Amino acid sequence: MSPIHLLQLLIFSVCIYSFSVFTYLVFYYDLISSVLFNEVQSEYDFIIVGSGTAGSLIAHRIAKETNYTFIVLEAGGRGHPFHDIPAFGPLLHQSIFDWNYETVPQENACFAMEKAKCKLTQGKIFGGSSKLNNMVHVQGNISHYVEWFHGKYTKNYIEEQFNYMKSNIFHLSNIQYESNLSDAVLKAAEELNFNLLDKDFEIGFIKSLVTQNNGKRWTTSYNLETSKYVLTNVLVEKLLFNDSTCVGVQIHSPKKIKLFAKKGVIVSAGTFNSAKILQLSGIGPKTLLDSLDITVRKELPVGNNLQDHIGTGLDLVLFNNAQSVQMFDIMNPWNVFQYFFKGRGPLTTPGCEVVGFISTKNETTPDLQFMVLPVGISADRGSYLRKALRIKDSVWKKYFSQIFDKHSATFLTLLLHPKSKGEVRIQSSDPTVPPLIDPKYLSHKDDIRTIANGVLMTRKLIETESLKAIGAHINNLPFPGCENFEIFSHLYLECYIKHLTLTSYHPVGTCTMGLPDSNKSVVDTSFRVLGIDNLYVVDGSVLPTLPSGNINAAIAMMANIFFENNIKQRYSMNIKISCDKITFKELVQKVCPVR
Ligand SMILES: Cc1cc2nc3c(=O)[nH]c(=O)nc-3n(C[C@H](O)[C@H](O)[C@H](O)COP(=O)(O)OP(=O)(O)OC[C@H]3O[C@@H](n4cnc5c(N)ncnc54)[C@H](O)[C@@H]3O)c2cc1C
Repeated sequence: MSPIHLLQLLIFSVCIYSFSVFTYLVFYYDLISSVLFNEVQSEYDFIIVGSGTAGSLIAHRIAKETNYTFIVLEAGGRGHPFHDIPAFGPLLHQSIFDWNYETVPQENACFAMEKAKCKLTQGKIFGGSSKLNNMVHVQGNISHYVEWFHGKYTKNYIEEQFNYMKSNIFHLSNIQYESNLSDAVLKAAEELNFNLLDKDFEIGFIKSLVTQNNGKRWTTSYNLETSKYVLTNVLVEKLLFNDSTCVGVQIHSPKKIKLFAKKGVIVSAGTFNSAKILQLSGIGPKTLLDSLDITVRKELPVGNNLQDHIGTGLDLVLFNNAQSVQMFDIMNPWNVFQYFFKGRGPLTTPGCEVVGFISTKNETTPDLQFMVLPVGISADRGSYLRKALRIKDSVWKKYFSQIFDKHSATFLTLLLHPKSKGEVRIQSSDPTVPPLIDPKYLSHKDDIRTIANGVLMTRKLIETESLKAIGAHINNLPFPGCENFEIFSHLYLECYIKHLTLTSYHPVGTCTMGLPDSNKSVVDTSFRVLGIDNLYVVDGSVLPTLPSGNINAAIAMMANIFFENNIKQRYSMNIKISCDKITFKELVQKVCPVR
């Protein structure tokens, strides 16, 4: 490493270290205050486990539109407003606000990572994974939603719900800061005859729409009054039952207590942890539960059908000049001023500036998504991002550190509808032990073929006049481990994808929604866990398949549909019944509609 790169590494490392110390201080302050000041009732109408995208949305609507009592139990801490600066998002990966999960060693993937394990970042913080995500908002193809509910809701109904969420829940905005690359990529796409889109699920390219409010990260948790409804740093161990009815939850820490729910427990702990909580509670595959001496309450395929959007493409594109934010731009006082006072500038960057959807089979629906980021992981000289992905030393030295003299960009090629499916299994009845996560990435050959076609499409994009004009060229350095293959041949691409396998952190499917008589279903199309009363799962885990794009909007949509049809409807019915015996006081308090 040259002296200048060494100096850069030193400066970046000091900054990142300082941020980590700050993060720890915030965490411990919050932990101590929550242990000292958290007040709990022993019984509520509803208990919501997890304050992520789904849990917070449901909680917000219950608080705003009903008189039901409820509590949200969140294993992570509250974080700090500095953690909401979009450009700092990646710094929370691998922090105390990340569950720090990883895959088991993969047979066909993740070879460039230590022990062939890919990192599986998931938020352990009030707001869940959306506090760590890239904020890209993609609605995806509505027909998937109709399929998930087996036709129970029409396309029109889903569209109405999205419109409702756009007007009443989401804060969406165009990106507030973009590099030269954005326009060049759109022009390149046009050169290749792709459409420029104004909707996100057709074939073509579009600048990212992001979940930001005035340049700041926005998540569904911002709608919720935290101090009143959320207990942070509370790890739910398992569910409590009376025969086949779920009656509450057992909390493991900060102290062992039981909380009860009269009307229902809503598990919104995310794709890995919802499966874990159900399995710890005796709902899951019998052989697994028997092997851990957990009494089987209901045999269901909990933990199966794990799917994820994976792909490749880190630092695949190089430039002689910087296209975008440099690490030092983040510290520039003018940029800090712009962020805090105008909600603009490099600190608002979500990373991904352009998304593209293509079909490798010439169909009208996409099978691949591109996410274009104007920086690569070599930009921080190995001080952080490399560690967050656990890239092996040898790979770093032979590949990423060889391009320090250039400026890299990332054209992530992501498989939208993988055929490979994996599983999540608890390995102990101790709730503090992480589950074994085996996504079986690339176990289906078709998945490799589709991603390889995407990499070839990236090469075509880079060869367009528009991208050549800004100095883009493909990184032709053979990837370590694949040197024996002719570069960009099919064998080379297969090797490259198996080595540099990247997840976009979109796991779904472990508590699959489906028809009650299917042996694949865990919840029915009303989100009820099959065979158990008063227990619902609502989060990414219920999605039976992946949507055609980033999944946060789809998860929010599921939560919205759950609220509308399970809670709001029930509440309206109760109000109607009680309003038949209306009192003057209720009329004054507007509990009942005026007749
Ligand atoms: C790094 C990253 C980048 C991403 N980028 C994008 C993007 O750009 N666009 C997009 O659309 N999607 C993106 N996603 C995906 C999206 O953000 C998530 O899929 C979504 O937020 C998941 O919502 P959820 O409600 O299912 O779970 P989560 O948001 O993960 O919420 C689960 C919550 O439950 C809590 N919990 C878990 N177990 C327990 C327990 N035992 N007791 C108490 N609490 C518990 C967790 O701490 C967490 O807060 C990204 C995800 C990640 C991780």
